Amino acid sequence: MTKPYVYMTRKMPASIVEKLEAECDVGMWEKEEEPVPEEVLEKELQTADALFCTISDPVNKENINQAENLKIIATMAVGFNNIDVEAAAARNIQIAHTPGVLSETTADLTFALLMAAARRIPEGIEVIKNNEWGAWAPFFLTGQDIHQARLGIIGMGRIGEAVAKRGTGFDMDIVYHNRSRKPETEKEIGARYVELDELLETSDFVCVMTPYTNETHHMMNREAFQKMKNTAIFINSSRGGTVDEEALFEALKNGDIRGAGLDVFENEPISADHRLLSLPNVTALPHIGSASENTRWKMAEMTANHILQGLRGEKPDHLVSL
Ligand SMILES: NC(=O)c1ccc[n+]([C@@H]2O[C@H](COP(=O)([O-])OP(=O)(O)OC[C@H]3O[C@@H](n4cnc5c(N)ncnc54)[C@H](O)[C@@H]3O)[C@@H](O)[C@H]2O)c1
Ligand SMILES: O=C(O)[C@H](O)CO
Repeated sequence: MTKPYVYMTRKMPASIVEKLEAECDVGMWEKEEEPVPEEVLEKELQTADALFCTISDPVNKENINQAENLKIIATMAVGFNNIDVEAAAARNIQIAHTPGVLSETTADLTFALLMAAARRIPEGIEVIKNNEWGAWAPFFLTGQDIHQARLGIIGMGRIGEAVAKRGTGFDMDIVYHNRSRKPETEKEIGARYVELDELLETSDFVCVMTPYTNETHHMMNREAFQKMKNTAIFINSSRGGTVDEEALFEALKNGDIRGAGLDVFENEPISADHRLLSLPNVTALPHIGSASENTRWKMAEMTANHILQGLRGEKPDHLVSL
């Protein structure tokens, strides 16, 4: 009997490939740091039974409609905004993702970003590297306090909660805005539900942790930044598309807000001449929220398991539900 064919859009460690090879024929884009070209993906999808993909692969309606044998798309990520889920559902193609396994790691990075932006750590590093460190000065590189400040989380899901828990360790006052109220979380973390405007107007740190959807597209726009305190810091490690980057640039440049910590951008990778990077009050990272060795291994193994489950006719552990 012929084996099902799995296409992997990125070079993966041998043990992950071998796990799949035990039951499947495997094709793989052999580069780790370069996404598969769209025309290669399109061609592979015409014969693949399963796709192992990442956040940088646009799995769109046209590709899906030509994928005659495709049974499952498994993405090595929790966010699946790169996949046309309606088109897949219309053709009974399953979509699996990796929720939960990366929440704590992503929350660690989000909090690191918050702390780095608040205490101006990248600016301090630059001062030393550039030999600009002079005598101790009373107001040199003064930043914002984290302890006892108000942390406003937009999107109190798995990662939002994990960020909030870290905030409690710093004695922060946690407020959140979410699709629905979460009484259990309120009790456990001591967080308070507020309307979006109150969150924006009163928080010292505003952290976006929603998925990227039509509803959250440019949720952080000019009006939203203008509602924030001019001492507040904006943190985004969700998806770049939740933010109008032009509006963020203006808000930072005009002093409407104090600073920003960003792990994600509307078009990734950004180039060094991106306008936001010209501002000293921007702490920018290259989308490394879930990038601990442990977590990335777990995500890869989980994705391979989802593919095997789907191809065996079993229900994958973590299906995206519409
Ligand atoms: N930077 C990174 O490397 C990285 C890593 C992991 C996840 N992410 C991003 O983080 C997102 C969240 O992941 P998660 O596992 O916490 O997801 P989740 O589904 O557990 O949480 C998302 C929360 O956002 C809320 N939400 C959705 N739309 C909203 C809206 N319009 N207004 C207010 N709240 C809204 C939902 O109710 C939910 O509670 C992912 O979708 C992904 O885009 C980024
Ligand atoms: O959505 C995700 O999982 C991240 O962006 C990558 O880990």
